[in-house]
Amino acid sequence: MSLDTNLSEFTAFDSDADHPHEECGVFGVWAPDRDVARLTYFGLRALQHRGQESAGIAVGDGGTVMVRKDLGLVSRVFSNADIEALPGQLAVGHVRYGTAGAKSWEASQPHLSTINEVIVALAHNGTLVNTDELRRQLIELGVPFNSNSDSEVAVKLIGYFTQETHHLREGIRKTMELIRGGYAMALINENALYAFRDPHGVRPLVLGRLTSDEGVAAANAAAAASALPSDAASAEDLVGDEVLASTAGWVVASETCALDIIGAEYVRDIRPGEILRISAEGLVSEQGVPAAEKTAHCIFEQVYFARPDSIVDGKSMYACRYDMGRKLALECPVEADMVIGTPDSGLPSAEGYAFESGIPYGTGLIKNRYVARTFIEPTQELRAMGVRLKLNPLKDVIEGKRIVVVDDSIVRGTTMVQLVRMLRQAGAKEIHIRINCPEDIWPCFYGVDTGEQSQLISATKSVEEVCEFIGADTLAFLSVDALLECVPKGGYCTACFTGEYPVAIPDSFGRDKFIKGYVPRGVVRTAPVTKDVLEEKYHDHSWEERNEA
Ligand SMILES: O=P(O)(O)OC[C@H]1O[C@H](OP(=O)(O)OP(=O)(O)O)[C@H](O)[C@@H]1O
Ligand SMILES: NC(=O)CC[C@H](N)C(=O)O
Ligand code: SF4
Ligand SMILES: [Mg+2]
Repeated sequence: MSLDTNLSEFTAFDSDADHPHEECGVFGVWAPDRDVARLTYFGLRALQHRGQESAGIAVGDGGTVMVRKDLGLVSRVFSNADIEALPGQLAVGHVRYGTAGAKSWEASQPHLSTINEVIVALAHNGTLVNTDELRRQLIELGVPFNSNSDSEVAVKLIGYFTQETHHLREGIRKTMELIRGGYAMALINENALYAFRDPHGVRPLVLGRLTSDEGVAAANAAAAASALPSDAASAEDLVGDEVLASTAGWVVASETCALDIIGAEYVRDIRPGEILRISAEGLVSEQGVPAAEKTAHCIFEQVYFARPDSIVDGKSMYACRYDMGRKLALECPVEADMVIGTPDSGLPSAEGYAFESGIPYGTGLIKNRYVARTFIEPTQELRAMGVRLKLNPLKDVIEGKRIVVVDDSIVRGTTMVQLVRMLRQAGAKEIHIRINCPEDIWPCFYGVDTGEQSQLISATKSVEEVCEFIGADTLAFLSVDALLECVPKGGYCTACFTGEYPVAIPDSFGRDKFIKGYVPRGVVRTAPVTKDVLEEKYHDHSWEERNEA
């Protein structure tokens, strides 16, 4: 490439990048005495790795809801003046990498819905698999749409049902009964924050608590007098007067790293199917829809998406990845002189591999810290430069050595093809690739844009063929069983490795995404959403009647 290449091309984000697209990051805060827009800004900075396409913050100030959002990174979208122009008592924020709908301002989040007097703003992580017919029916009922995003269908449904029942919680519940797929959502109106999660808990969402110094002192004194439970694990355990006295606010976020950055303490996860309401009246939890028999948390969070310092069930992502590396060394050993990791996500597992194998760990690749995670160039020529732009081998460390290179995943193979070539040029004697997850064979429908099945390199090539394609000496992947042993106990979605989809995907949604002849489990030929389903749901008050009785 010549030096006079238009450098402005380097600043573009490619929507059809060869890497797995990230998910989205969701943040919500209710804290009447704090600068909620600023807290949200910092929460979103901590979640930036989950989406770099657009960023947005909506605040509620007791009277109305205001939104500011734009395409680009959080730091580019918001200036100090923008944050100061968003006063309020509560807020939701979002960083997006779109999985449904265009990469446009209109599809960026939070999505606002204004139907009559109901104004709500929604932040969504996940993908809904059945929104086409629901959108059509809403349009027929006169509800306007600004984008083709699945998330906008959800917020418009919530607005539509809320204006009838005058209960936002009811609008959310009716919507949860209709939508299918993966969703972790945070929503505000002018005075309450809601957080809710799909019945399988596919996408993550945690609850945290902000404390005030004066409140903590008062709570400590009260606790000494009244045996306050110190190991309270659930929000319900945390509504005692003493605890409320020390609570300056509540926070919900996709990952615990967003709680850490604003000094909030982790309380618990939002439960599958739960709706949490946070307002001046306190914190109220109810089961919006029944939880699925088996939870199906996305295991790719542990493999790649979540930040290493985020914690699930007491175990950091770093520790999970380290253990994956150790298992990998046991399952796929090889004789070598040095283990190196692929920055960033491959580093913890490389450390684990080195520890377990006894092969020295080394730094063989330097990452340009100014290149974002999925910063891929828009043209083929620039795309070929993508990995080089981001990673550079340390020739004096690599030269003449037999190297084990550990990375978290191979999706389309772009990274590995270029990396192996770079390492050969740097003089590596042997290159052994070890991947700390199984072969990625099936597309994701629940919030990760891995593309169609035909784009996944392992869908059409055996391990040996992939090895030859990337030019390595050997290649091996971690098994599904070993992977499951490295993460906290629980139910996981492993569909991208196994083809066992926990949430049924309507045939109309999945049909074109599979290679002919591949038969995934969990794809169903569902009856389309009935013509009058919205009307029926609109007039169905059986739940209120049951609960009033
Ligand atoms: O096979 P591919 O299509 O190339 O995708 C897989 C690669 O993409 C991700 O890295 P990414 O650069 O997105 O993020 P990271 O810096 O967190 O590793 C992942 O860690 C793999 O390295
Ligand atoms: N990655 C995500 O979670 C995307 C959320 C939503 N489906 C959108 O496309 O905006
Ligand atoms: S298919 Fe894969 S990426 Fe998608 S939710 Fe399941 S485990 Fe996560
Ligand atoms: Mg990587």
